[in-house]
Amino acid sequence: MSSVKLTLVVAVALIDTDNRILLAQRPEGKQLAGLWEFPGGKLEPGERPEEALIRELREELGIAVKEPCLAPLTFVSHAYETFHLLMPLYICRRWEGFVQPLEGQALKWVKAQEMRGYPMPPADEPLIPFLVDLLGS
Ligand SMILES: Nc1nc2c([nH]c(=O)n2[C@H]2C[C@H](O)[C@@H](COP(=O)(O)OP(=O)(O)OP(=O)(O)O)O2)c(=O)[nH]1
Repeated sequence: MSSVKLTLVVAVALIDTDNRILLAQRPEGKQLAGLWEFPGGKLEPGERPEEALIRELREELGIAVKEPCLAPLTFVSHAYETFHLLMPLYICRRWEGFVQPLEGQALKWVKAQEMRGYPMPPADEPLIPFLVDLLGS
């Protein structure tokens, strides 16, 4: 049996009224820097996934999301070299406040079809055709 370090990260596809998806660029100095990702992050000890995501969205983007507005969409299971990422992806179309880059990260609203132009972490690659099917162009 192998011994893997399983990392649970919660992420969300925020969708605006034009059916565009919010991508955030990972800052310099971090692992996978410069790549475009879905907002989210790791759970803190004792947190439920939805609670963690609501916290991350408040801290990173300054928006308030209510738990019933987070719907499970799909997940990724990806073997990175040093850990195995398990990442539930939620979808959310409703929030309060305006999206702001509170951590200095670049943000971009993109159509699903345009996602190929924004290099993403390898784990996210399989999500692109899934979102294109779901949201169309
Ligand atoms: N938020 C998010 N993380 C992703 C995506 N795809 C993907 O591989 N990841 C990976 C990158 C990181 O290894 C991890 C997210 O961790 P994080 O952003 O909370 O933490 P971090 O890299 O700053 O790491 P750390 O300083 O807390 O150790 O999940 C994605 O679409 N969104």
